[in-house]
Order: sequence, then structure tokens, then C-alpha cells
Amino acid sequence: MTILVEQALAELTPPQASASCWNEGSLFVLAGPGSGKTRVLTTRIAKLLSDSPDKSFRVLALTFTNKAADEMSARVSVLVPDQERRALIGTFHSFCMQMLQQHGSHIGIRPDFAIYSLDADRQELLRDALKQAGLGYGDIKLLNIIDKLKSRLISPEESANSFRDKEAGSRIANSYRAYENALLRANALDFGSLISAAHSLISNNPGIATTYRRTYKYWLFDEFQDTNDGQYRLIRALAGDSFKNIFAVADDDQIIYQWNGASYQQIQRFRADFAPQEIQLPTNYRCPPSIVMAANRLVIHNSQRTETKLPLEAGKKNLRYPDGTHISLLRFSSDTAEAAAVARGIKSIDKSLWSEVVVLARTRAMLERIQQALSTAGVPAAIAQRRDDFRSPEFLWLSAVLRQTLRPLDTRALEALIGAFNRWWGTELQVGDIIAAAEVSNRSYLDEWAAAVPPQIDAAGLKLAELTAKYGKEPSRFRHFIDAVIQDLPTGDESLVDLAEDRNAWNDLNRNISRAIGRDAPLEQFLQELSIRSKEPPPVKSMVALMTIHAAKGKEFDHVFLAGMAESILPSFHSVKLGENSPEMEEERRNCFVAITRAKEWLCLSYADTYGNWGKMPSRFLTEMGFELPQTYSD
Ligand SMILES: Nc1ncnc2c1ncn2[C@@H]1O[C@H](COP(=O)(O)OP(=O)(O)OP(=O)(O)O)[C@@H](O)[C@H]1O
Repeated sequence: MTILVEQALAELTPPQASASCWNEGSLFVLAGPGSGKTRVLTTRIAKLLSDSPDKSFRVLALTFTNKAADEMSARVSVLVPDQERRALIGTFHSFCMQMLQQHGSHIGIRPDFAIYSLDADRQELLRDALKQAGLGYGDIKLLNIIDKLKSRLISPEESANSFRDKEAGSRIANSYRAYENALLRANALDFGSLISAAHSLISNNPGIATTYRRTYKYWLFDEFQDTNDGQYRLIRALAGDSFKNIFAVADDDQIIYQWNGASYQQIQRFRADFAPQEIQLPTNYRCPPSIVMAANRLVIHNSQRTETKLPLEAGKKNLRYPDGTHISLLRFSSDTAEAAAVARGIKSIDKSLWSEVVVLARTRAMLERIQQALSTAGVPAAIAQRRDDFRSPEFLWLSAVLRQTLRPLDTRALEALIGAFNRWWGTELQVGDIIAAAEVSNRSYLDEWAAAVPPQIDAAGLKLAELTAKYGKEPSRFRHFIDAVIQDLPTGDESLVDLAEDRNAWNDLNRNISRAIGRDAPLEQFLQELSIRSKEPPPVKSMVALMTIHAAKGKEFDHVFLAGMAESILPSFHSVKLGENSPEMEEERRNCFVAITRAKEWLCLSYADTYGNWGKMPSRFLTEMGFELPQTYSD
């Protein structure tokens, strides 16, 4: 073992260390919030690799967000710099993407497949597919239904039987089939089909699963509670009947993706299928004791959890604030008063600490109201949210040109390219004209577009057209093209907010993609990685973050404001309607549990008597956590 790994192990507590030193066989680590799951996982990966420097086996570690995977990989590369290449650390989707790049041809998927990550593109594909198949397009929710079916690995052929209404079932099955055929014709996959295609590949080619088991001797899963049915069945199919070296870390009190198929059942299935040993990590090193106590009181009201689960223990030392001051509960007369007070509260915190402050709420609408109040108070704040695409015409154009370079006949990429360029340079080029001209001249769409850029536009715009014509025929030199474009983009103009954000996002993406696939990877792989990653810029210092609870999962902040602690908000209207004993109410309770356990130093809970002029009762979770409700307003 190297000194760095020894040091990392020495920093762990005995239960954390015994999880990290786990060797063969399956282990289930049931760990509460702030219990050091990330440290345990990264130390275990590093230890497995550093203990076997002359071995060739690899380690597979999957988590749910690219950000978490990037952080884990960065940490592993510090601990075992010369062994890092033996670890595949990624998301379920990136792992399946790599599997399909290598073996997809067995099921008719070429390795340069496109990934449709934008709903707008998928809707368009669906609409075209239905038109071609002579099917009507009436149901706006059709894509959602298809996604749900795919997440349960239900094929178009099997799907009709999933509906009680036979006529609706057969209509949906036909539409689903048309959509899948259209994806196949375009050699494209959407997020759902990354998992379902990987599952079908493994199921139909058991030899591939055997190769994976031989190559990847140890598998680790972070946030295992978030796996849905399809993902679990993929793991099951990959493991076969004999593979047991699975190390799953989970918290059944942090399942907040029930709507996406995550469920306590997946944990139970894992226990039944792999008979793992279990280790619990109940000590919370993140939150002050009063928050830990509130979290314990809250979550015992749920029944869908491990019966023998130990309550959280407070393990944090060095608290910044004195005992009895770590939680505030405030009541307001209206949502407007609540938003204004949150903004005032944040303004009173030293500016240098704003990047350590977060405002959490159950809904985006509430965050928007508070963002408005913060802006009125002169506090810069941004709502953190996954971005499926860039926002500036510059980066929209760049990524569309890259797609067009790889797929010269892709009309969707051409539309995006022309739309972005027109917006950027004020030109009025038309997609139809370029396609028509290309049909006559036999030149590529890219060449035709570059030739059509009017000579009277700014010299910088013409230079882009020239660069495009030059590099468009050479996908292998795409890195040169990117560098040439980016170095000429304007900098320092504060009015170009989208461009500045996209540039930051691009730098981050470029670094992380290069780390994941190397700088020499071909354009198709670069674009696949780009498609599955969020284009959200990294957080800016001195800015307050606003997040939905879902977006805050896995994160921690010094100061947490949790607004909207009212019935029909948290818990949601839907769960209140379904009642106290519904799974939906349990999920809402877990949402509240996740939210409060993000706080490292201080938690401010608030509610108002009215939201949008509707009277609301204080959230039942406040009483469950043991708080006395304030009799007066803090307006
Ligand atoms: N043994 C330890 N001693 C002191 N601090 C620790 C220890 N282990 C973890 N921590 C700290 O506790 C905090 C939580 O750790 P981490 O982010 O790994 O939690 P987590 O288990 O992934 O939580 P969550 O489920 O909420 O995402 C971090 O600030 C980390 O540095």
C-alpha cells in the first residue's frame, strides 16, 4: 500500500476503515447523510489498486451524477496516480455508453451513435416517426410514457400488455415501436435506451458479461438507493449467478427519486440476490447535534426503511456557533414576506461567505420568488439546475458544427448550426436553401453553409466560416478547430452573460471529458460524452445558490435556508391528498430529511401562513422534528 493510501485510511474511523478495507464478497454499506461515504468509496478504490500494482484487473465504480464521478476520479488520481487508469469511475449512463461503443454492433448499434439528450430533439423525432408510420400524434405525455416503459426494460412488443385499456395500450405500443425504429435509423440512443440497450446486449450475449466480470474484478455502487428497476436488472444480468464482489453504499432514508423508479425494493432485491454482509455508518460528521436529532425524529415516522437501522449519531467537532443556535424556525404572514426575510437574512451574512449559503425549496417557483427578493436586495444569486444544452449562440454553434462534421447529413445539427449563427451574426440563412444548394452542387451541407455566409458580415464571422470549411472535412482535427474558435471569442464583456457562463461550463467539461477519455479520443466519443453531461457552469464564488432539494442531494453548505415548510408544499399537495400512510408522503419526508442534513453550521426553516393568497398550515414535519411552532410573525 502506498503512503498516501495509508494516510487516507488512517483518517477514517474504524467502521469507515473496515468498509474501505473490505475485500472479496458482497457488502452493503448502510450509511446516513454526512457519514463519509465519498471517503470510504475513494479509499477503497485506491486501496484495491495500490495493493495490486502488478495485476491487470480493473475496478468499476458507478454513481449517479457526472459531477460526483469526476470528484471521485480526481480524488482517486491523487491517491494512486500511477494506477488511476485501472479504475472506471462513471455514471450508469456513461458506463453503458462505453459498453455500447465497444460491443453495440452485436445488436445493430454502430459505435459512432448519437445521443439525443434534448427533449425537443426527441419530441421532433417522435413526431416525424409517428407521421411516417401513419400514426396520429395526440398525446403530449407520450414521451414520458415511453421513458417509463424503458426504465422498466419493457420493449415495444411487451408494452401493450402494460395497460388496462387495450386500445390505448396498442396505440402506445405502436408509437413506442415507431420511436425506437426512428432512433435506430438515426443510429441514435436516448438516455433510457443507453440502459435498456446495454441490458439487451448483455442478456443476448452472455460472453460479454463474462468478459466484464473478468476485467472488472470489483464493482462499487454509490447512492445505490437511487437505482431504478432497469439499472438494477442491468447489474443483475452483468453479475450473473456467481459474481459477488459488489460493494453497494446506500441510504434508504435518502430515496428521493421514487418517481423515477428508485425504491426501497431495489435494496431488498440486492439483499435477496447477493446476500451481502452489512456495515452501518451512522455517525454524521457534517451537521450540528440539534440537526442530527431533528433528522432522527423525522425519519422514524417512515416505514419503508431498514428495521435495524441505527439512528444517526452526531460526530461533528468544532462547531462554529454555540449550542442552541444551530436551528432557527421562522413564521411569516405571506410568501412575499418570507422571501424578503430570507433575502435580508442572507444579506446580513458576510459577503465572503455567500458561496457557502444555499436556499432550498421543494419547488422551482418558490426559488424564483426568493431569487427575485435577493436580486432586489442586491445579492447575486443563481438557481442551480441541470442544463441539457448551451445557451449562447457561440457555443450552440460550435457544438452543432462538431455534430455536423461527424454526421454531414444530419439536418437537425444543420438547423441548430444555422439558427445559432443567424442569432450571433444577424444573418438570415435558411436551412432549406442550404440543403437545396447542396443537392445541386453535391457539396456537403457544411461547405454549402460556409459558402453562403454573406461577405458583408464582420470579418470575425467570415473567419469562422473559413475555419468551418477547412476543418469540416477533417473530424480527426476537431481539437484544433475548437481551439481556433474559442481563442477568438470575445472575453470580458459583462453583458454577454450566457457566453461567459458557457465558456466556464465548456472549460470544466473539456477538462473532465479529457480526464475521462483522454485528449486523443475521436470526435464521436467526445460528442457522446458532451451529450450526457450537464452544461451548467460551475458555481461562482460570492454568489448564493438556490436549489431544489433534488439538486442539493450529495452537497453540503455552511448555511441552509429551507423555505416553504408548509402543508401542500413540503409535503407536496399530491402526497397530502394521498394521505399520511402513502409512499408519496414517505418520499416527501425523505426530501425534508435530505434538505436539513445539508447544513454544516446553521439551518433556517421557514413557513408562511399564506402562499399566493391561499392559507396553508405549517408542515407536519416541523412537529415531527420536535419544534414548537412560533406564535408570532418574524415579518
Ligand atoms: N472520519 C471523519 N472525520 C471527520 N470528518 C469526516 C469524516 N468522514 C467524513 N467527514 C466529513 O463529513 C462530511 C460528509 O462527508 P461526505 O460528503 O462523504 O458525506 P456523505 O456520506 O456522502 O453524505 P450524503 O449522503 O449526505 O451525501 C464531509 O465534510 C467530510 O469531510
